[in-house]
Amino acid sequence: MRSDDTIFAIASGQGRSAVCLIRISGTESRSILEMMAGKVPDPRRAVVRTLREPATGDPLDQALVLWMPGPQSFTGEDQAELHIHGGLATRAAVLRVLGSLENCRPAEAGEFTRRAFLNGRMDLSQVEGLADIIDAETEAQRRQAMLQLGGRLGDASEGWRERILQVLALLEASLDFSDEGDVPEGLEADILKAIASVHEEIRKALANRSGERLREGLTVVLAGPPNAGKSTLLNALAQRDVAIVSPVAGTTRDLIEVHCDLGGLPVIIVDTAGLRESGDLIEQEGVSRARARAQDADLVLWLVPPEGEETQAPSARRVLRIGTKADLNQNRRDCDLMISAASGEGLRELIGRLEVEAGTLMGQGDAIVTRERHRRALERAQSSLERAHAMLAGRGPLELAAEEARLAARAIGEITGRVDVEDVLDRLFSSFCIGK
Ligand SMILES: Nc1nc2c(ncn2[C@@H]2O[C@H](COP(=O)(O)OP(=O)(O)OP(=O)(O)O)[C@@H](O)[C@H]2O)c(=O)[nH]1
Ligand SMILES: [K+]
Ligand SMILES: [Mg+2]
Repeated sequence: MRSDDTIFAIASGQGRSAVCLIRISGTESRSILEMMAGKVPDPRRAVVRTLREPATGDPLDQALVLWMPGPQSFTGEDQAELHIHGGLATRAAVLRVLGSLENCRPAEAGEFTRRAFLNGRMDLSQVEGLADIIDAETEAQRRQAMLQLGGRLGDASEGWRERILQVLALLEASLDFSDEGDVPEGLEADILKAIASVHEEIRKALANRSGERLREGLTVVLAGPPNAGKSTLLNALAQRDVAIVSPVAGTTRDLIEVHCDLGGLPVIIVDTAGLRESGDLIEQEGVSRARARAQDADLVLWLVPPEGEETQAPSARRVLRIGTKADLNQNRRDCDLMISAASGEGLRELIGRLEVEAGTLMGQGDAIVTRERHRRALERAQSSLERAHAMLAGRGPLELAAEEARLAARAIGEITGRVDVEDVLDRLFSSFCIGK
């Protein structure tokens, strides 16, 4: 793979469609347009052209063609777009011609965005925001991703990094100019204050975990004894027939997950095997999976049926007791809510409760930290800031305090990619789809 190749890819999804968008980026973009579409149109003006096979002049398709010269393009390079008809044969013919041209090859996953990053068109946190926009399934996820693409995390972390670099500059100046290797009196207090204030802002950002939850979705596990009505409730919430329902106790064995949109918030609802002692090996495995999933869940709905003896709810972060089959028996031991999937009673209230729970745990996209990667970088920065602070306050060696400040700035720099981060890049871009 050469980074100076001209790359091309379908950007509009696979399979037959009305229109298919082919993106081209790199130095050959202009000559490709000349060869296939005749005259190059004015920059950023869509024109209709007949695309032709360069060798024979045979027509390939009628297309809408765009010319977007760098550096004012998405990738920062010369780019062209061909909006062709989306028939499978038309796609194949145009891709075949592009692939046969010299220095021109299909793009790798995420390569357009990688070039945009390398050409300084966006920082790494914005790249992640872009990936999140493409993956966003709910309104709140979309909003959070837009804020990140707009640079909210990038701006915050660049601000912190700048302030740490100022601290570093002061420390190095002290190292150069003081004989005792000491920071001058008044300056030391200023430096300590600056470190403490950056540390406090990062601490607040880390304390808010709603950003990561919003990206990943809130997990709600349906648990209870066999025949409590778990699968029936899952089907009612999903509004389709996802899980098998039957009067046979022990029907569900595997975990069944459904992604729902509750008031714009992403919630993953998990149906599980009924909890009971069982001699059946497969059911035992189902029960242990159910317990494990309940333990990791953000919320467990513990379903209590009218019949049968009371079973112990699994240990979980948060549990709501839901009495099921309210149509059969209204008298139930202390439940948070009564529902009947048969009559529909209580379902609307339950969904309301779930929306409130989700809203409390996920906020409405006010978090800055949205990924484990950001969290780890900021935590490393925090440790370095704490060590730098302790060393200065305890009159430890200035060189070491300066080194810790440098490490803190570096850790924060990884968020936007303002430092050397090849390994981070490979992991990130390989998760992108081709054509992005
Ligand atoms: N009357 C009434 N019956 C219900 C209701 N909800 C579920 N049932 C019945 O209860 C039985 C068990 O329902 P399931 O949804 O399979 O129960 P489950 O908890 O998934 O059971 P397992 O997967 O075996 O643990 C089925 O016969 C359902 O039709 C309800 O609200 N009212
Ligand atoms: K059942
Ligand atoms: Mg079931």
